[in-house]
Amino acid sequence: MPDVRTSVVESVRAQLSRARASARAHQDAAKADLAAAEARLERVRQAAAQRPARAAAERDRRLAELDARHAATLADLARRAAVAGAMRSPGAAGEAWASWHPTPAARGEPPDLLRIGEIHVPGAGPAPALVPLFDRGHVALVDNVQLGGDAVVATLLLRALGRTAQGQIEITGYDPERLGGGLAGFAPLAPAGLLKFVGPGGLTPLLDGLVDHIRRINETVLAGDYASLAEMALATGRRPEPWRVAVLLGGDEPSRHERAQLDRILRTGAACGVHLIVRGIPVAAHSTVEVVRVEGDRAELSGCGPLPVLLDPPPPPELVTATCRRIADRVAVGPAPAVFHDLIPPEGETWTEYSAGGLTAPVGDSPEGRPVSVTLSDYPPHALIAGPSGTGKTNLIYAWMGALAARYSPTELAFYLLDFKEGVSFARFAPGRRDPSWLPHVRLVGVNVNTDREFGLALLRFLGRELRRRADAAKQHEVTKLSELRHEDPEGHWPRIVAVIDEFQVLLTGRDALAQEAATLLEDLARRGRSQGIHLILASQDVSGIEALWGRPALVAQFTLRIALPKARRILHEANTAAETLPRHHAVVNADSGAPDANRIVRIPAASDRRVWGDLQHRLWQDRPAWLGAPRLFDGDAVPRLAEAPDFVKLAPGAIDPVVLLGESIDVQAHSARLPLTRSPGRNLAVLGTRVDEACAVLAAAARSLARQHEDGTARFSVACLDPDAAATAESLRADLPADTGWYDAESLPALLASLEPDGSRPHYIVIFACDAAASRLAVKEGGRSGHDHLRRLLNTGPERRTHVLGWWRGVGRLRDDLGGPGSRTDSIGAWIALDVQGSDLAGFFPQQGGPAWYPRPWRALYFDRARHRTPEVVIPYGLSG
Ligand SMILES: Nc1ncnc2c1ncn2[C@@H]1O[C@H](COP(=O)(O)OP(=O)(O)OP(=O)(O)O)[C@@H](O)[C@H]1O
Repeated sequence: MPDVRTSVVESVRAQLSRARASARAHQDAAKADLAAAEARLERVRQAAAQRPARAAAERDRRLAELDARHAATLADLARRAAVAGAMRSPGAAGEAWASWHPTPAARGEPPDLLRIGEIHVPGAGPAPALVPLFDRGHVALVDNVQLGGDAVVATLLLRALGRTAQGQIEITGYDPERLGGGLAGFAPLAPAGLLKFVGPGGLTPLLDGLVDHIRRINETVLAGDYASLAEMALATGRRPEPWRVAVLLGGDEPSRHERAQLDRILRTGAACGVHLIVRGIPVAAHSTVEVVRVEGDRAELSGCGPLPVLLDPPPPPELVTATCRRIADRVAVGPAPAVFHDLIPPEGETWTEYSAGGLTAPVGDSPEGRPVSVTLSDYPPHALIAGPSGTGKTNLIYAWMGALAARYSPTELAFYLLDFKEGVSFARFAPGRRDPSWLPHVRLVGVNVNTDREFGLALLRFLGRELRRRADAAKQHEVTKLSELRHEDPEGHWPRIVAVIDEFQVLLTGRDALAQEAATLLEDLARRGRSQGIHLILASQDVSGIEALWGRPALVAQFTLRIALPKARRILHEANTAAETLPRHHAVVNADSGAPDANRIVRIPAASDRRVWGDLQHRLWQDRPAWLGAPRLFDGDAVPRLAEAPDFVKLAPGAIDPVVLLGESIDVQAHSARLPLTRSPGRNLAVLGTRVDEACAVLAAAARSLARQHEDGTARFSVACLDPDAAATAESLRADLPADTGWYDAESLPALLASLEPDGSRPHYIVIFACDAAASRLAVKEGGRSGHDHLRRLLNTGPERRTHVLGWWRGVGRLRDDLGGPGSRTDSIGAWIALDVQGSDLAGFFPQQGGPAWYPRPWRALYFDRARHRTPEVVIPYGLSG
């Protein structure tokens, strides 16, 4: 049993022991778990303890990053604000005083904002503090410290003056308490009318005046076409009205009426260029008002929020006065003229007008800046322009021509231009050596014609013929006017013709036949030209020009368009004194014969500059129609060349009756003066006078033109040179004539004359230089007959047998002697050309008593052909150089 018990005990013991061991193991495991948990807890605790510090570090890092980004953005914004600010206040609007000078905004460019100081943002660079004034609004100054406010007013005004063209800003000061308010230095503007002061009690009229002005601008200048002057300037490039700035410096509390007017100006003034700078008068808050609160040299601007502004120092007083003085001086000289470019339509609209009903184009603009057009048509048909020398007649003509030429194509308009002044003012419209372009509308330019009145007459005759041609064409189409003719004959070339004659009185002064004929032609053209599209523009600088017309009321009455330049006299109606007070570069345009009611004051743009005109001319020239040739340029100072003469170029062998070309006729088409050598008595030529070069030039041209009409061998030429001074010309002529040309001198000439027995089989031309030099030889008789006898026989009977003498005699008396003395017949000299010979000396060779009216002048000759001329014609010899 014990064993059993023992074994039981042992078994229990064993189980207890296992149980204990197991319990211990569990305990150990639990302990280990506890320790691990505690260790974890400790770690967690430790981690938890570290977290806030890290978060704070992270936060600090992020904050620092944000700060840096913010500072960079601020700096960038400030920099950009500075750049933008500088751009919005260019030149005089923002420049520091040390380097400041006026830089007016270009036409149409807005003057923009004005700088008064610098905005200082902590931690960033400064940016300009700008105030919107021009076309934007008004400035209200609120200040306690006197000095700061003055500086702002002076700064704003000087910058405003510097950004506008001379006279484009008018300032009015209202300073009842005589604060000065920064206006004192601007006093030099007052004499030029650019600065006015109104005294105490003047506020109401000042404000009323500004309100009226705003109303006028809205009604007559903007006229519903534009919302503001700024918009108008942008669209048209023109700013017809100056800005008006009223500086109101304190005073009594404004009345109700004044408040209402102030309010109107604040609301509507900026669109009309009316601006207020108000100080010491409370104004209602308005979006157009920039409030500047000044504290010493600091300020706050309503447009910049609370950002602090450091005000610029006031402009140095000497800078203010010097600037104002300069501006006043320039304004006293006169307002800025209109611009030529404004008269020219945009490129797409070039040559788009039709002239059937008339020609209309602007010549300038009105004082309000509106273009002023003038018309040439059936009414008014012709224009008279007058003004003392230098007042701008030529310039006005250029401006008018430019405006017309850009609107009407050469099919619609043709110009004929003549200038009796010395100089070459119209030459620019013809091709020149430096500039080959020409104005395509111009058909004729006459310059340096002051001594060649014949050229004026030639133009009038030409226009007279054109008038008849048009009238005939109209009759054929059973109409009476150009507009109807163009309708009936749409394919015809019927441009309106505008003939401009500067200093036309040269043509009419003098009591000679030429003046008489010119007046008659002018009268006819003026009367009938209106319906045939031929318009005359006559200009004159002196009263005598107008007076030359005044004796011809019928003529004057046709010139219903009158243009008077400053101080022009007798061109407008007697009671019309508008031209007397006209500023420089202005004109009175009056389409009703000068009646005072029809006055229009026009500002004429500068149009004389070659470059300005050149650009337009080149453009039009490039576009000229292919059929159009260059215009004829008649330059009274130039010597024409035979080789270039159209009539010489056309000569060819084979003519039945050869013609002699003597020189250039003074006419519109550059024809040559001609002497046909028919087989009839008297077809010889005598060149008369002592001027060797001219005589040689005439004879050489005559012989060369004949040679061009004969094949070699079909005509005989003999050249006799009896004056050593003519030898060079005679020899060079001989070289150009056929090889078998005979050469004679004083010795051999008598033998030649004696030997000639013309039979008419082929022409023979005997060219004798200084025929009279052989007189003593010719006087010698041989076989009962002298050389003179042979010469006379030849002169009398030669032409019928195709033998002609072309001789030069150095005086009329000498020719007379060669012909047989004072009582001898002269009809063997059928044609003569006189150089320095008085008209009365030619009496014996001229059908009318007393000889022709001829007053010799250099390089001009008087040509008379008994067979063809009723009156002699003036000829320009061709140059000796060919
Ligand atoms: N509207 C203008 N604007 C600017 N300059 C002008 C204007 N009109 C004329 N001028 C200048 O004045 C000067 C004289 O002008 P212009 O030759 O046209 O006068 P004019 O009356 O024809 O004189 P004259 O009879 O002596 O020839 C020129 O230098 C011209 O450039």
